[in-house]
Amino acid sequence: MSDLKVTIPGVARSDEGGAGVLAARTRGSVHVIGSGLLGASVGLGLRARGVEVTLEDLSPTTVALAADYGAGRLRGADDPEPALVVVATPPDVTADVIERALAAYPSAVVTDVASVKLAPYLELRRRGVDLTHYVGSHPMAGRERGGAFMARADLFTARPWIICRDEATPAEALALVEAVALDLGGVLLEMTPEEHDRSVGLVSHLPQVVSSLLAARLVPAAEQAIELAGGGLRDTTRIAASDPELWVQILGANREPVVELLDAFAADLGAFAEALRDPARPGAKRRIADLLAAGNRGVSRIPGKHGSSERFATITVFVDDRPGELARLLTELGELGINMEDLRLEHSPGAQIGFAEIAVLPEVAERAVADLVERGWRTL
Ligand SMILES: NC(=O)c1ccc[n+]([C@@H]2O[C@H](COP(=O)([O-])OP(=O)(O)OC[C@H]3O[C@@H](n4cnc5c(N)ncnc54)[C@H](O)[C@@H]3O)[C@@H](O)[C@H]2O)c1
Ligand SMILES: O=C(O)C(=O)C[C@]1(C(=O)O)C=C[C@@H](O)C=C1
Repeated sequence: MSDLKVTIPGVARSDEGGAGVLAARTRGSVHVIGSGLLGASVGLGLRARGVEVTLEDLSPTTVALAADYGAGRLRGADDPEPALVVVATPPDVTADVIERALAAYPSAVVTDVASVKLAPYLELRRRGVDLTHYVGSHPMAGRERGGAFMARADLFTARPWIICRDEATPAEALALVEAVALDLGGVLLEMTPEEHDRSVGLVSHLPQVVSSLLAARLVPAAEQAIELAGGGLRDTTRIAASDPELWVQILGANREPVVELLDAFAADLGAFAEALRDPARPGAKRRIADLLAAGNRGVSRIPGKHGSSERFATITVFVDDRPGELARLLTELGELGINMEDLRLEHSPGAQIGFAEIAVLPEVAERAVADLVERGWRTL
């Protein structure tokens, strides 16, 4: 795997934009094709930065809803070409829509947010499409339900945003896609499409299958058992509520890495069941403990997994439940030169306050707290 370049978002502030409006890095207007969860979230986030956004969708209802929620406006016949087109359609039509966007807006840069990067790229190459103005991308942020109704302006805040470019990508095209990702609060990472698909196979696609199959075990279960469900089951099954149609496309487009991962996982399950079948057998208890301990080591590697990361220290800052407060905190962290490794937000139900749990390198945690307190922030 190549060296990954990582950029943590800083937030620029504009005095011209009026109170609470943050200056955008994005130059020019952005046209979003596919105005569901991802597309409308991109629109909402960019509109909050004052970027002009136009919207398109196969479904007139979806595009109207996205516009009603404030994600942008419909494109007019006289609108000039956008600077950037964001394709946020389902994976199986992504290559078609990218090809059409490149033809319809020849001076624009085109990006997409599909969950798989290799299949659309290879398909476009196979068709001989000139990809000079195309830069693939994928924000590692989403929700288990799609649709404009579920969109959120802060969906991408502090989430990894992978960019797949090649040697032919012009610097200006790359800069524009990066500007949008940073304006939306994403943390930039560069990968090849192959590296991307292998990586998300492990951290996104395998978990989806495991979660779905686990939740499927509940279907025939007795009501009395289901009633006992607690945090453990909830934590491991949230994404089982995801849209099967979207996931058939994602998994189908990344089948090789996923099947390999599933075979390895099935072997682990088999080994576990074998050891548990006769725990009195010499070595069986150790086998079970080893497999569970490997899980401890694995979970501690998940960046920002609350309370379990050994790499980072967490500082907790009180954030008033007012528009712009979180952005102000992120701006000030940037000004203080503190890199935010992860961010988790907690809201106290009914209280006008939230808590931002910010993961930072342990060596800067003390200074970060002192500097924030000096600037008037309250910390735990
Ligand atoms: N849902 C997630 O958590 C998530 C996260 C990251 C990336 N993605 C990727 O983002 C993309 C969109 O996913 P979503 O969750 O927003 O789905 P969604 O169903 O909420 O939105 C997709 C929209 O695209 C529209 N559409 C379909 N074909 C179209 C076409 N040819 N032209 C114009 N519009 C068209 C649909 O009408 C729909 O409104 C997918 O490629 C998905 O892999 C999803
Ligand atoms: O958190 C969720 O609900 C998601 O579905 C997010 C998630 C993920 O697996 O992390 C799912 C698929 C996308 O391609 C990117 C992000």
